[in-house]
Amino acid sequence: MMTQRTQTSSCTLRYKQRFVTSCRPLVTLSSAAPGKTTLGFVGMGILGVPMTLNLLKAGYEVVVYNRNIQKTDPVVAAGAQVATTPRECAQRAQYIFATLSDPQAAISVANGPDGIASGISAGKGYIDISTVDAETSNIIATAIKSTGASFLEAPVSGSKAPAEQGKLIFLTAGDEELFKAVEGPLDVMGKAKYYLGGVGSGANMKLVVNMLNGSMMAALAEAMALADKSGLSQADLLEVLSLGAMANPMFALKGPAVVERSYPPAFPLKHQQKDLRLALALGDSLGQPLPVAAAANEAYKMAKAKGQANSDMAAVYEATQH
Ligand SMILES: NC(=O)C1=CN([C@@H]2O[C@H](COP(=O)(O)OP(=O)(O)OC[C@H]3O[C@@H](n4cnc5c(N)ncnc54)[C@H](OP(=O)(O)O)[C@@H]3O)[C@@H](O)[C@H]2O)C=CC1
Ligand SMILES: O=CC(=O)O
Repeated sequence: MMTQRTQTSSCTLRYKQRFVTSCRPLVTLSSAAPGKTTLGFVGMGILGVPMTLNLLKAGYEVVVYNRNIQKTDPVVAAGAQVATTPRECAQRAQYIFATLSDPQAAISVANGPDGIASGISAGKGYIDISTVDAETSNIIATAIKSTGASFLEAPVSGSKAPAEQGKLIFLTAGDEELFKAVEGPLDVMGKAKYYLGGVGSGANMKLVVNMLNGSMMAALAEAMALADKSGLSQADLLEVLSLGAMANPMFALKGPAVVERSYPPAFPLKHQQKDLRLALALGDSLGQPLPVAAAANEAYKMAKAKGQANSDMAAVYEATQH
């Protein structure tokens, strides 16, 4: 049986006091329950498909939209219905989730012609799971809330396997009543959920986490390149790391891909580079020096230039090879 451990951070309580009045919705939201609530899901990518499959398995009705309609096939086979535009998805569902590539895609789906904002209305909610910056999230929140609907940003920590296993970690912010209304679906898709406060807090937390993720992977790639150049076995290096204080699940997962130089995408390299780019912009805006992340970003840019954009992020190793 799927494990659904749920925790709410202690900072939730701190922020609750601060945002409870500013985020009061115009219309009371009802709790999303299987068999009673139609959910929408936009973006049938690496994350969107397994997340939707888990919602269907839990008994929710789900209406999906994807720009390339063929990518809806696996969820349609499991019982999902298809909308022809994000607007239709928002009209047919009460709570609409989306997981899209980047800020441009997220704004286009939410605010563009036939976008979510043109179909959503009071009593409904939009939950954007895409990893974007706080500015993008605020642009989307403004458009959604101008319709009377509610908005929650909910980027996730976790990759393809946690999405399949319902073990993602939600980093949410925005309308707290919407967070409460969609606790059921969030618990189906994740093992933990945090409500972090006003719009932007979830986006910033995700960027901080992924800045570290990207820097760690780039550092591992360099260590593995140096080991190899020194005539050492990369597999031996991974074993040594696994036994000491630097052991971590990410090295254990991505290290073998580097040894094999085989990078089937779980977290596409282009998305990791986008996250570093957005984290660096956040650092710039706050006057926070980020020299390690800046160097890591260059490594991902080099790997992209070597044709690895759609490979897994572990392909940053290719930037070390000349
Ligand atoms: N994969 C992972 O491990 C994780 C990813 N994330 C984040 O989640 C988000 C989604 O990731 P992932 O599922 O891997 O990404 P994918 O690249 O697999 O999927 C991206 C989705 O965005 C859609 N899309 C892109 N541009 C547009 C557009 N202009 N209009 C409409 N739809 C568009 C794609 O549609 P189409 O199929 O038509 O191209 C596709 O459905 C990203 O922000 C990523 O950074 C966060 C945590 C983990
Ligand atoms: O965003 C990627 C992840 O693994 O988390």
